[in-house]
Amino acid sequence: MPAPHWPAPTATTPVTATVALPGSKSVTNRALLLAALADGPGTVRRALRSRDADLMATALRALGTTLEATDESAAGVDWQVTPGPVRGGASIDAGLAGTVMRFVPPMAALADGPVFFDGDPHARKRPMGPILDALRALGARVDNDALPFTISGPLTGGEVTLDASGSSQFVSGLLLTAARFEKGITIRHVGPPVPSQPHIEMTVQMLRAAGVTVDDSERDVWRVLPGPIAARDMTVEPDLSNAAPFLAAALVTGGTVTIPSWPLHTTQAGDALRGLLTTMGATVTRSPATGDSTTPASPDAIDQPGVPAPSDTTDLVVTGSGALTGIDADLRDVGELTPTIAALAALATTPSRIRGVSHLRGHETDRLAALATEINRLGGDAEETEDGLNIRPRPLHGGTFHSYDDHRMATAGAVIGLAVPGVEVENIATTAKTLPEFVQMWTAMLDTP
Ligand SMILES: O=C(O)C1=C[C@@H](OP(=O)(O)O)[C@@H](O)[C@H](O)C1
Ligand SMILES: C=C(OP(=O)(O)O)C(=O)O
Repeated sequence: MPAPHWPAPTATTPVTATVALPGSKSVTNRALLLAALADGPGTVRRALRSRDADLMATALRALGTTLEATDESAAGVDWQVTPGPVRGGASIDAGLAGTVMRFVPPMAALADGPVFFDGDPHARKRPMGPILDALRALGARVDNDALPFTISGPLTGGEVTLDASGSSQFVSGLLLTAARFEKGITIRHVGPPVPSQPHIEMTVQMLRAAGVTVDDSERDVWRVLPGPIAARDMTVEPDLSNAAPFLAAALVTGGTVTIPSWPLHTTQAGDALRGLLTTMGATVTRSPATGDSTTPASPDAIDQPGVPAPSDTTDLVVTGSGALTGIDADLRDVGELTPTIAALAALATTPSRIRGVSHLRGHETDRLAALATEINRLGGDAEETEDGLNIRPRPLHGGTFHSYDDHRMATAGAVIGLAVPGVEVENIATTAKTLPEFVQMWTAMLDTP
């Protein structure tokens, strides 16, 4: 029997809360994979525990990596990771995780036998063609152009041209394992612009921190030299994209939300919230770190990407003025923020235009269609465009907000529910993809006196 819909709480007063976020999905899954490919045992501290992160851990174990949880708390899990020879014969469940379906196959092509990949029903619809073609061009055999597929090595590496306009993860996936290919890799992108550049920068920075030589000096070309990936001690930053719905609550209610341990320098897409929320009417400030329990404190972590030292973080404080204005924004680089920005736009007093995000049709669901449908179902005025959404002010009413098994759709429904009585989010449990504690954290935020 499906779980009952979740009655999204309506805020009756301005929220005033501090919300500590667990680790970044994107940093966690890169760190785990790099640790599994490294030249010795390493650690990944304060890693996210969520469906996507657990799928990555399970996939790496199936390929011969030993992962041992040495400490676990609300701040995350500390993994001791011991690489092993990459083992064939495995069956990998990618769930609906882009990071598993795009990052793990290049590693699987190093295995001593074939590796089978499948995922959720919708995962079979997510674009995979360009990365699977690239793996073929580099020497692997792959028997399909989407999930499910079986991949077999050996793979020698070398030069490859692909169209990564559908997902930056095609580039990141190849780069992460490339130092282990006999010839390394040269990737050339040809096609419309590659989205989510900060995520590629995250990949490049984390590789360099592990001693890998990466040349990204030419636009749309990435070169990785063959060589070892150094074993390290990494600490994961809080997930700034998952800060989005909580910070949005400050704007919707005219309140204040503080996120501790916000890195001063980061490649996370969520950092763009500072500018986006300011444009929509918020005041965004940084205040000295409170030294809360989520502040990464690993002394050898300084200057390593994904590893802010305590002095490299501040509290981020977002205060809503009560006024919520629309936005005209190109979100190509930060597409995963779109559902929250669209939810705010649906509550804004002036029109919004979101551009540059046609690749969102290949995310957990077709997010452009899903957002337009669900906002309009509540009486709103949202229209899909070729590469985004136009959203105009119109009073909303209660009703069911469908999540389409998409964590960020579910949290967008929660944001709208703050201002609109009677919103019920279908399948709120899908937030477990990256934030299993979402409902408790949302309730605690609203209950803070
Ligand atoms: O590499 C990553 O960790 C991610 C890259 C982006 O993918 P796309 O480039 O497919 O949007 C982003 O939207 C996704 O949530 C995480
Ligand atoms: C697009 C997203 O996820 P994935 O890593 O599955 O692509 C997302 O989290 O918004």
